[in-house]
Amino acid sequence: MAAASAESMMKLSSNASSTLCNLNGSSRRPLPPTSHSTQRRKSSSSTRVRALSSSFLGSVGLNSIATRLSALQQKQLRRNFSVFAMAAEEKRTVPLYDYRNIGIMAHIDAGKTTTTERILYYTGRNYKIGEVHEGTATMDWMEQEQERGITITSAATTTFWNKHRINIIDTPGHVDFTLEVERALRVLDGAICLFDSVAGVEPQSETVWRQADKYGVPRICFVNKMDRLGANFFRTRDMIVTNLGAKPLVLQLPIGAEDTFKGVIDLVKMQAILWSGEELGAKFSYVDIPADLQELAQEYRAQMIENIVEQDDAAMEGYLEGIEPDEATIKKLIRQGTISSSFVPVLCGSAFKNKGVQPLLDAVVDYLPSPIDLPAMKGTDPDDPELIIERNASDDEPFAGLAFKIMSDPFVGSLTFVRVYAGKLAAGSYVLNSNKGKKERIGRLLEMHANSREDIKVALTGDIVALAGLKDTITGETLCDPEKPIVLERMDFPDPVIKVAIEPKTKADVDKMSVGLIKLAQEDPSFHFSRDEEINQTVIEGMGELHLEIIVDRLKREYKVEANVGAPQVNYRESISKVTEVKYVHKKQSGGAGQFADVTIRFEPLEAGSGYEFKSEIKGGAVPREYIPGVMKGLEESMSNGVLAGYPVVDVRAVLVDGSYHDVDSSVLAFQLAARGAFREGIRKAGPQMLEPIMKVEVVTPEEHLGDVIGDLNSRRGQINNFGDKPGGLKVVDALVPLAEMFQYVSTLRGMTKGRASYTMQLAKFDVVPQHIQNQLAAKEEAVTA
Ligand SMILES: Nc1nc2c(ncn2[C@@H]2O[C@H](COP(=O)(O)OP(=O)(O)OP(=O)(O)O)[C@@H](O)[C@H]2O)c(=O)[nH]1
Repeated sequence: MAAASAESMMKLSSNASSTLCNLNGSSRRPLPPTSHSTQRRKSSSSTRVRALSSSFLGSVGLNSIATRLSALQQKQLRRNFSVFAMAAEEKRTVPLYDYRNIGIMAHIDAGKTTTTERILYYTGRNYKIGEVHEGTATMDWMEQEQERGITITSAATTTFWNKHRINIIDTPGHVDFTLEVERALRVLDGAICLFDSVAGVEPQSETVWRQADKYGVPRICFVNKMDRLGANFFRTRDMIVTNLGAKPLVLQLPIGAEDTFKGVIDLVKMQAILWSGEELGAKFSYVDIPADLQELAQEYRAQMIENIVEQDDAAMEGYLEGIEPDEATIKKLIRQGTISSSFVPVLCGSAFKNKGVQPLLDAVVDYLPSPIDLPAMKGTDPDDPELIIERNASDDEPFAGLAFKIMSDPFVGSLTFVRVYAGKLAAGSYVLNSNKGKKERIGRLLEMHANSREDIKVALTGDIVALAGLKDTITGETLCDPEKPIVLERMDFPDPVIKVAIEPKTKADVDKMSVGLIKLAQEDPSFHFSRDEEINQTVIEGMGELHLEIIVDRLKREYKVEANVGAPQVNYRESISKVTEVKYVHKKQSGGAGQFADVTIRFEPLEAGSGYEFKSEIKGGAVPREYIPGVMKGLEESMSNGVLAGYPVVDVRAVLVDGSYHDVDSSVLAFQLAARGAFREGIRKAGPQMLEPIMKVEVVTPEEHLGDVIGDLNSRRGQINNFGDKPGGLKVVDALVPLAEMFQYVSTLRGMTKGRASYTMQLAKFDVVPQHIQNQLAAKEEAVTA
């Protein structure tokens, strides 16, 4: 690698980028160069088209082809792999029903990392507590995480509580790293949802809550920071109803609040738990409920019982006859209702003041599911994507696991995190990557503890392990027993919404940058990059300014690349507004063999978020089967390069309705070119329009700056949706604002409010760009390609 020439590295980079784009569906449209760029040439459409075509294969609408190919490959491969050493014999020490695979999720700064650090301490994993504000948290091990006090990557760790094995994934709260949350949720069995008791349910909590709903992850809530000024447990409980539409089941009540917060009332045991100090490892004891809280405790206990008896007919009958269930039955019913997501248990405490974490761990064990409490994992047969296969959570089943994260590692190259859903996995064995039809050898198996690790011989069902030495597997792919292949459902990756041009400062940085970008893109499917050789430009794309800032920072620190970075730009999309049908004949007779292809294609607008679909309605061989891949290829190439300003075209179905061919002059290439022509004509007639990302922005500001904040949002094409009050006399403004208007908002807001306001934003939708801005963007595109 080190000896590779700049040219070859760039080729590698370009190819790798295509491959990554292929997986991620990224655009390769060039940006205007950074100020340091010297070359600005007309971008040859062939280079773009080549890259663009690969970017669309497999990512949109062509899954059937991809699956067919991999099925064939797999058959071949299985024939070749006669010996698959699945000699996993290690004995299970913790029964599967004592496993808890959990995540901790919340809005930024709610205290996820602080809580995880306490969990590690109380479970005996750590000898001392690392504090986020001191930059010593175990789980925030990246330099940038420690400097900024935020979590960027999700880290995995394993610990034990009351003989239960708890695998924990700590996830970031910042919306730019939403992919980390998504992939963690995909492999978790349960989650702790943390709230800051002062702020209550914040926007990012709503987002992660919806993500958890999508994957059906049972959860419990922990109302943290009960020691803070303005802490209010009951308001947060109400917000769980109003903002999340969930049914809270209060299991604890706080004793005191703010600086008088002393402990909690356990409504299951009907006892108070008091901590005798705030120090690390403070002792706690069960005592009688204080007299002044008796009545409140009775009221909430009655509510709890009323809710849980709905889980069971016998319990309900008893309850109606005035018999209260005993403690074991109460716990059983809470567990049942939590796992079926009938309600969410709510607990409280202060992680920072070391109060409430031990009962939270008890609740994880008591109420969150083990792998066997959940339905069997579903997947499909690689040879027949229509055929659903199930794998039960059992060591005796054939091995099936999902790769959910790739992390580059200074010692072993790269680590692939895998959740084992069924069977066993042994170090030194071979498994099948059923998405690619490729075998992978398991070099080392590691149990991770944040950034340190322990070698193990065998991973069992329910484990989350890191594998060293995998060559071809990327995030979201299935590893399985080659004799019993299965493809597990993949996870969703968000498409990048912003991009910047990036240019190495020196020639020496060129090679290093290519290597760095490839590795970073392997780790993070929400980060894409592309290279346009014609205009000598690399573009990186991500989920927000912070995301790309961290990428550039990592390039600098981990790959020693100094780079100039251009201004951030929006990743626009193009779509159509009406149905059109076009006939296009590609005919050429120059010298040798002629070219002939005739297609009639109907373009239909699809719902937002549908991507691109292709359908053939050809009857009677008007276009012979062997030429249809040519039509598909021509369309895919074109879809990446819209007719208005060269952005990717989305939410379109192309239907091949008719056509004709010539016995001698027709070919796959001729049909490819005909499809391209039909696309250009068809999309122009189908009311093309540009779409832009619209962000949901929430600003929290002191009242005196409210007018300025609103005026400024209006000037950014913002649409103000709501005003409200926040504790501490603060005002909250909800608005929808185009992302294009939000760059550097952080510094404007800081200046306008003397640093007293804060904001969060997340993608709400894509919407049509106003016509005058579409015209400006189209003019810019013309200038670049002129
Ligand atoms: N007063 C008080 N502060 C807390 C508590 N828990 C966490 N904090 C503080 O809140 C800040 C954020 O805590 P983190 O644990 O980093 O929060 P996080 O949710 O992991 O943050 P991200 O990973 O960046 O999303 C830190 O300064 C913590 O010391 C608590 O119970 N009480």
